Amino acid sequence: MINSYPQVMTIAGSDCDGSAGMQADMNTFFARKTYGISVMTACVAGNSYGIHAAQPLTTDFIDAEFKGIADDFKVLATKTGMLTDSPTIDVVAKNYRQYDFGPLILDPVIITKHGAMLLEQSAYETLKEQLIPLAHVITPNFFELQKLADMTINDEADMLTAAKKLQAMGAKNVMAKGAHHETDGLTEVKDLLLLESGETVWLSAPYHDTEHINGTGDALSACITAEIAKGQPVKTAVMTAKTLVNKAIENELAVGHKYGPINIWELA
Ligand SMILES: Nc1ncnc2c1ncn2[C@@H]1O[C@H](COP(=O)(O)OP(=O)(O)O)[C@@H](O)[C@H]1O
Ligand SMILES: Cc1ncc(COP(=O)(O)OP(=O)(O)O)c(N)n1
Repeated sequence: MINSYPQVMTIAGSDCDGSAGMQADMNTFFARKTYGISVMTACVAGNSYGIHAAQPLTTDFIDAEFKGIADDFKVLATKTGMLTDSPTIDVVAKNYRQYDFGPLILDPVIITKHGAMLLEQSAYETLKEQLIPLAHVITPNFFELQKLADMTINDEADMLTAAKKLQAMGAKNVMAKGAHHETDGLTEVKDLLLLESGETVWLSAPYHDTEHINGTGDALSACITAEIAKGQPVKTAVMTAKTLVNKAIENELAVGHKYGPINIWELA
């Protein structure tokens, strides 16, 4: 018997410490029983203490990666990660329009939770114009939501307003991640899902006080991508991802000496 798994794709940067970026996406795809395909956009050098250098790949090379994949595979859903700059976003959007790579889960990576900037500021508008209109689901973290919606968020009403702004830009469904980093006395983390239908779902989960939370956003969006490729509706895919990522944060993993990865085995 020949086995077959849904093929899913990540368009992302490599993070050499394995905790985030393409490596977190591919680990998550594997854990969710999907076959991961990867278009690499950049390489990042670092470790559990932080990112020390970043090197984008050329747009010609990225183009060639897309062509190779399109000629050979049937991708059922795609996610994005680190896209570095406007030329990278342009080549990604061009290829995504040219080929059928399934629904796009846009993780609009701008900043890591330890402050490393992974998207040039001059590219924010390109992201809004080129990729947000293609997004089936967009998954901004709290900082990214404020930057893309161009507003300050003080409460849940503001979060909903910002999510609606992203929908007005063309994203069908918005999974907006709430504040948690450097927030004192937190007992729960609350994200917002604004569905295409207009339905809103607040996703609450226990807050875990740990340094091992690198790659949470990547794992979350990769998990959503895998579940959508398997045929789950957006709401189910997002709820599954939220539950599994929370479990992967709770059951800590000992890797690295500072800010470690989540426990990817809990995603299975
Ligand atoms: N310390 C934590 N405890 C529980 N959940 C967390 C914690 N940190 C992040 N999360 C959850 O992980 C998911 C990814 O969020 P976040 O870390 O904000 O994304 P990003 O990695 O893009 O910055 C969200 O569902 C968020 O609520
Ligand atoms: C190459 C690369 N490195 C780091 C990240 C950030 O991952 P993300 O899950 O969005 O954020 P943290 O939870 O690690 O802060 C990335 N997307 N790509």
